[in-house]
Amino acid sequence: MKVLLPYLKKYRRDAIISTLAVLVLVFATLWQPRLLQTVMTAIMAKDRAAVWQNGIWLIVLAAIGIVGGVVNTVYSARLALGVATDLRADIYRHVQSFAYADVETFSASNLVVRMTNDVQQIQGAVMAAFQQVTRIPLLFFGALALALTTMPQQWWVILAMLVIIVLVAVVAFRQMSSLFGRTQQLIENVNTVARENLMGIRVVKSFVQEDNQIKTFAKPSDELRDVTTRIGELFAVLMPAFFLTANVAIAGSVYLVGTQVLAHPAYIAAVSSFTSYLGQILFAVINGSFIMTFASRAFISMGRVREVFDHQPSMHFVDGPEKKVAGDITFDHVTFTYPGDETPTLKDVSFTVPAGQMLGIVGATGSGKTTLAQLIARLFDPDSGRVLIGGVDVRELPEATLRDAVAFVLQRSTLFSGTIAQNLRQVKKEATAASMHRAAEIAQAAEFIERLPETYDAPVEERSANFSGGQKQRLAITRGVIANPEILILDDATSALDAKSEKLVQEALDRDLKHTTTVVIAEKISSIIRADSILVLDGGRVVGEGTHQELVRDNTIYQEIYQTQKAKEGRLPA
Ligand SMILES: Nc1ncnc2c1ncn2[C@@H]1O[C@H](COP(=O)(O)OP(=O)(O)OP(=O)(O)O)[C@@H](O)[C@H]1O
Repeated sequence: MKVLLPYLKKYRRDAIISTLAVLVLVFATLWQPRLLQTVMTAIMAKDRAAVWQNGIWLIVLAAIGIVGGVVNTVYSARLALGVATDLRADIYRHVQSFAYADVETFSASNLVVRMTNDVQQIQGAVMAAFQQVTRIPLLFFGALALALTTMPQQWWVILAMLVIIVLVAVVAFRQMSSLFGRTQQLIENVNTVARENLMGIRVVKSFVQEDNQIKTFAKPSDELRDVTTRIGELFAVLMPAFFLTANVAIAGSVYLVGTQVLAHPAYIAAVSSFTSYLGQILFAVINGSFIMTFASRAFISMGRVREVFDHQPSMHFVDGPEKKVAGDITFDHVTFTYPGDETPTLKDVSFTVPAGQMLGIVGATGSGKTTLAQLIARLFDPDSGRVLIGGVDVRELPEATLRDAVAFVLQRSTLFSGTIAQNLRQVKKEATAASMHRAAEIAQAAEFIERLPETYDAPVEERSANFSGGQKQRLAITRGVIANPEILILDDATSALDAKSEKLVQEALDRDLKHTTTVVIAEKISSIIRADSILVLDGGRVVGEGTHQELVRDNTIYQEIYQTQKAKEGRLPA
């Protein structure tokens, strides 16, 4: 609840109006049966003037009640919507401050569910709270008091009705709460299966996995149907049970009054008011039970949102003016362990790359190549040792300086939906047509971009689905080079390019980004053969460093990789 208070404070005005409207609504609701009783008494006394006067008041009161209800609904909705919007924006902002490792701790899809589904639950609960939390106790105790003052001798009818209704409500809503919890879990499961299937639709189609996928989807989906049906069945029994109890109580009161009406004619008017109050008590109990079920779900969501806010970014950047750094890279006895892992992924790694040179990194899969590159971009901090750029420890660089200095192009880089130009301007705000063309030329992307009718304003669809694998990689390289970074990391970033295009990209990088230090991680030796220096990684350790010629001569692991690829491709130079 504490998590919501600051948000509620901002909408104090809406909260006050909505609460005042509830007071008006409750007053109108409670007073109507009393006025009806007065009208009936006047009818029996044949007092026309009193019938008219009280009848008009009855209509006015009903109208006031309607206005109160509408105002309360409108302001509760505004308040809930405002709180949800601010909350979602703040979660999003807080998540933006997370380090890469923090996002991994939660997982991206889990954070999305917290920002959407959980916030929606909270929105619903805030609205319900401002509609019902004041209304229910006021209505319950008000109706109870008025029912008792109207016909005090019938107290035991009220008590019997309450005992039965509360018992039924407790039993039914207990069951429903656990079923609602299960529904939430199953909705998540259905979403996960559907998302995985649709995102991997190519694999599904190419391995003819449709039938298996349908079966996998059917399991949570069928269970969701069963649980929802069970909730429906409980409701189907619950509502008639409530109304039956109330109607039996009403019928009982009418019968009892009927036996005494000759002695007490005023009972006829009183009984109509009494039965209305019984209805209001019933309404309060049912709504109270609903609110409690609703609140228990919302409390779970609030807890999940709170977890996000309580999670402090595991990495901080120093403040300071943005400055230029030189492009030389030094790893000084760096050891790194992924959060939650026992053994280090990088062990005592040391090397230096002078500015403007090209470093190749090779090694078996899982040997730590990507991890090493991630430390240059400071996606993680080492356990011990230092990573220096331009002679400065990356932990001492302001974030903007580091992001400007290092461009990281991945094998599967994400392009954002929008246009090509928008993607490029995310890296270089003031990118001109000429600078976009130059970057695209380096990445061998200009040729296909400039053939598109909208050229650089061509749309990029969600997950860049309207481009081929090779085109996506060229666009990602274009984005990587557009701001002339001091350091360019290409992590398997040319794997989808044919040998000729890859060679053209490398030549363009050599020619046009002479001062940029390039770190190339590649499966293929041909991609790094011209590097000024090559690191050979094995099990997180540097087991070789030198030029291609030196490593072919002296390094057994490099020789093995080289010989295997040579045998396969038969065209690698010696
Ligand atoms: N985010 C992560 N959390 C925990 N362990 C990880 C994470 N990323 C990678 N690893 C582990 O660290 C080791 C090195 O992974 P890394 O991706 O650096 O290897 P790589 O040499 O780049 O492999 P590949 O050539 O297959 O891309 C692997 O054992 C991997 O399972």
